[in-house]
Amino acid sequence: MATIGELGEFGLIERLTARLPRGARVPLGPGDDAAVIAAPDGRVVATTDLLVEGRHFRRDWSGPYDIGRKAAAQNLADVAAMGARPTALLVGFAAPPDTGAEWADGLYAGLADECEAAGASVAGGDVVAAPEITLAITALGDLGGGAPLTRAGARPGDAVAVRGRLGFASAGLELLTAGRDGPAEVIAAHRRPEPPYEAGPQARELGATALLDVSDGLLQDLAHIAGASGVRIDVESAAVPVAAVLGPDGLRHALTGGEDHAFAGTFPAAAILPPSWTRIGAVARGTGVRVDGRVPEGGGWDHFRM
Ligand SMILES: Nc1ncnc2c1ncn2[C@@H]1O[C@H](COP(=O)(O)OP(=O)(O)OP(=O)(O)O)[C@@H](O)[C@H]1O
Ligand SMILES: Cc1ncc(C[n+]2csc(CCOP(=O)(O)O)c2C)c(N)n1
Ligand SMILES: [Mg+2]
Ligand SMILES: [Mg+2]
Ligand SMILES: [Mg+2]
Repeated sequence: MATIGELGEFGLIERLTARLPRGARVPLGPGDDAAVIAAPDGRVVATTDLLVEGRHFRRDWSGPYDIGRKAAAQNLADVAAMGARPTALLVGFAAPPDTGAEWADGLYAGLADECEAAGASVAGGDVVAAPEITLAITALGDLGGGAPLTRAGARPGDAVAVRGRLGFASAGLELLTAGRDGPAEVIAAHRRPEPPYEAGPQARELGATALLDVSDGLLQDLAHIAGASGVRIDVESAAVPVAAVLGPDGLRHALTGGEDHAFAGTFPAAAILPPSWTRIGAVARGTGVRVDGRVPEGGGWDHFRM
């Protein structure tokens, strides 16, 4: 089996890009100095997130395919969180030369499949040698002529609602860290989030006033909406969806666990939300986030405070 070092930079690029499906929104994909992405809206949503081996994933916990799915999902979810539809990814891929070519193939199969699930494709990227695997991904998206759904539009009186899994990836990470066995569903959720991408454009159609994806923890992320909007967010813990499979610490995982990339938004109080959304609280005058009337103790991911 070849390593990517044996393939060389250009052999690796050729191998990885030859297997990528051609994107409908990408008139010119990998192969030139830059890609060309169709932007019928005239405005482009752009976002970037890094994934670093040992920090975001471990190769002994996750296979290349799931790491690819997760890396794409983390970025595609940010596009959806603006109320937009993802169109393309640009993938910066750093890896040690002794990485197996099949590992890189698996990574790219995961990236391509997650893109397909979100309606996007890989339009280009870069490869370099480095001591650890790092993925620096940029995702682009299309607002379809609508206004972006920011973090800044929540108003007192709005309802707060979520769509997607909460606490699964966190519960899975805890099991893997402790070396304990547990529900396969929960461990799989750490390896591969399943953001309901449709929730972004859907939230906009439902009249959402603010939206984000939950990457660092529900309460910590809601605090970003509170801060940007100049409001207080009151969460009712009994209303937060806590799956039984999360075990006795389910509520903690749901409130403080990140990486499931659920969507959390605020909506006018009178909005009729479909059953895929769960109301978990309300927006009030003031600052910060409260749970059952109290300021929560923290929790949530901070890269420089872990
Ligand atoms: N190094 C940076 N330079 C410029 N802007 C940055 C930088 N890092 C973060 N930002 C900006 O700060 C904002 C918040 O970033 P953050 O990474 O917390 O959001 P996110 O990507 O939605 O969450 P997560 O990274 O947890 O998935 C974003 O608008 C992002 O573009
Ligand atoms: C090996 C390993 N250790 C810890 C974690 C947990 N973790 C890492 S980054 C992050 C927040 C989201 O990332 P970002 O803010 O960069 O988007 C979380 C919850 C993990 N996934 N893998
Ligand atoms: Mg980010
Ligand atoms: Mg985000
Ligand atoms: Mg973060």
